Amino acid sequence: MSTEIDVEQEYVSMLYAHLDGLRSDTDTRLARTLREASSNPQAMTQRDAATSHYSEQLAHYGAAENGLCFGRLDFADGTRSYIGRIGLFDAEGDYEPLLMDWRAPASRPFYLATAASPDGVRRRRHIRTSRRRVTAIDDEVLDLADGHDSANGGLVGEASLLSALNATRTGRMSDIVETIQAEQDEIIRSGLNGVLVVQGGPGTGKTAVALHRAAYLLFTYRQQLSRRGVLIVGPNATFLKYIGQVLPSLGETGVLLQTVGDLYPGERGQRPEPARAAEIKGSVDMVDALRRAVADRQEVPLDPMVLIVEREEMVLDPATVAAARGRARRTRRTHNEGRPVFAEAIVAALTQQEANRLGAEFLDAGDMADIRRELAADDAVQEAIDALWPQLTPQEFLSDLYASAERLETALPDITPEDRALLLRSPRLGWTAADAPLLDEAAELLGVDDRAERAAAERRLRDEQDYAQGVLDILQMEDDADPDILTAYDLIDAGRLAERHDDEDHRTAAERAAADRSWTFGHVIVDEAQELSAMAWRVLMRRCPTRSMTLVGDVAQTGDLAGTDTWADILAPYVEDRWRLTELTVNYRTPAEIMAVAANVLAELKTGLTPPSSVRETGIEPWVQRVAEVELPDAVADLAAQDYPGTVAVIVPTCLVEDIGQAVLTRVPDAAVGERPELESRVVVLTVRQSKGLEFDGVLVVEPAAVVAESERGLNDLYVALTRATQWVGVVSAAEVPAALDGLRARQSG
Ligand SMILES: Nc1ncnc2c1ncn2[C@@H]1O[C@H](COP(=O)(O)OP(=O)(O)OP(=O)(O)O)[C@@H](O)[C@H]1O
Repeated sequence: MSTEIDVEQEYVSMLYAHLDGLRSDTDTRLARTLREASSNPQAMTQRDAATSHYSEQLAHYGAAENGLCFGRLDFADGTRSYIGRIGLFDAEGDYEPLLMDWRAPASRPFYLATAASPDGVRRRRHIRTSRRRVTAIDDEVLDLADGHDSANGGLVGEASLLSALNATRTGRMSDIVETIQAEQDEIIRSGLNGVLVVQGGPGTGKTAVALHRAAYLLFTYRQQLSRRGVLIVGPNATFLKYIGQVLPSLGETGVLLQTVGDLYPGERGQRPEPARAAEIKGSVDMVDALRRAVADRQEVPLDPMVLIVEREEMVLDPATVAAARGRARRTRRTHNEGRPVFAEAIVAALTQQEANRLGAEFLDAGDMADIRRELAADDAVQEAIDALWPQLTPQEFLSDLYASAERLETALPDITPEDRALLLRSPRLGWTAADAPLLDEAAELLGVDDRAERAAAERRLRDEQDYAQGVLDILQMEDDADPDILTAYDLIDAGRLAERHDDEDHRTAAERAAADRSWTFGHVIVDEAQELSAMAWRVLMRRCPTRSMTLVGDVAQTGDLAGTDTWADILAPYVEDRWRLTELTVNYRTPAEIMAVAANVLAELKTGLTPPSSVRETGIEPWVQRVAEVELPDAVADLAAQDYPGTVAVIVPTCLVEDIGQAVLTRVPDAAVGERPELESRVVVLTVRQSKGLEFDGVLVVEPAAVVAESERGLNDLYVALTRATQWVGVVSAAEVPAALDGLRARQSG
């Protein structure tokens, strides 16, 4: 007698056979396209488009291989449908759906239907598979006579969910399509327009929801979004690596993942710096500071400047320079765009000086023009202009600012000398994350004098048109043989053919966007959005003028001093109060025993936020082990070296990261320690900042009092550290533990 598993196995095998068929068809088409040789430009463009289309499709099918089908809905009217990672149709029959894409509207009841509101669903079945084999089935019957949300607290697919949550962690986040919960589904499928804020405590699935929302939006609004692309901003490179697999596993590769430090194209802001320095750089006061710093680069000399032009002395006096500067500033152009106006005024003044020397009455307009041209080309004149109003890149401008105590004082007169000293640095040092928004702001203020580039582009286009004309002429000669045949001329002219070449940029929207500061995205998603500074928000708002954005975060977890503790504050300057707030309330990561301790810390933070309720208990109470200060590193190393199942994070205050890291490495040589620790290692040593957004099976929190003391937001940091674990938490401490941890059970050493 065949079991239900056998029945499902048969169906699932049929789906895989279908998938294999699609793959091999696409493979054949791709191979055929690649073999096509053509010198015709139009055919070549088509060939390239077809190649990338087929390659994309193959990637899409490849991504669906694991867990192709994971659900089935049986409806009260006797029909049923299967839910999976992609949609499959019966091309031979009536184009009947064989498998519904999880993002399609028809799949919604799989995530939303409850006994109280079954939406026509009689039974929801979770089909668990390993490779292509069906391993288990979990059924929920929903049309019980007097439906009510049963004892499971409204969880959908509880058995599959708990099995996913109890699995040991690998250091890489996985997708949750099989077990998305109703409150998460609402957010994932929320409309594209406007700003949506998702506030949720630790482990409520904010990151998971943000990533699935990106996949959903790209599926539903593909036309709109594939051209402009979607940007996801995360807190640091380690985190981006941690989440990097999720979207490809959902078949989406066109999303740009960046940290704030990457936001300025071509630069990587990753050098560490003191928290206070980042706070100053993140403040909105930097907008005026940078304006002052730019104005400071438009100089008027205190004394007359003497220039040697053609062995003659010429003088640029302060009043002349001031007048030229006033003229350029009055145009209200950006610094670099205003420079030609300044230069022209200086050259005009020098021309007049020269004319006076030679005797103006003897010179006609032609002579004056010659003098002007010669002066404009003179090295000494150019040098003077460069010194008084230099052409500046954002990088040069910011490096010069950081390198000079005087410039910093002019730009930031209202902060303390100690704070200014924090910004002073050698131009050779690399950029920090907080510098990226300043580079972008500087680029706005400096502007680009792109006249030379535009002229070059026009020249290029003319050359391409000439070339295209040549191509068409040759085709025309060939076509001359038969006047009835439609010629290339009938279809396209040289201008359009050349433009088509120009469009022929085979990079994806994400790749082009990464290289282009003026790129605007179709949608922007920000994770850990509470951490972003006012200056970072300015960049993101410039990159997303339509304000189609999803911001996920938790204002109780803010660690950056430039971050926020209210959503309204960051959004008011851009959208006033026109934004939607949704909340996630269930913690899928942290077991109830740990959350109870973390909730004490949250209460001390006085945010007014309610701790999320955990879906699981593990029976393992968090513990504390007290040790003498000198023994702390070794005690932590001993604990980290124990044979726990799964991954362990050792979360330490920044002041101890070196010592503890060294001690752990001596006991666990393959532990991951350092700026960018490898999360797939079994033991990882991290600061709280590095652990943001991540999770591990077990967590050792070292010296919590120092975590709290280290920052104005130290309690928030402790809250983050305590909520990284999926199974157990231990605290190791030499000092008294903070009051919120008073109740922890003591663990005996040894
Ligand atoms: N519906 C779900 N099904 C299965 N796993 C889930 C579900 N929702 C969340 N999870 C899991 O719970 C864990 C926490 O999710 P996630 O990291 O997205 O939470 P978060 O709200 O971003 O947390 P934090 O603010 O603490 O960084 C992850 O392992 C995620 O895969």
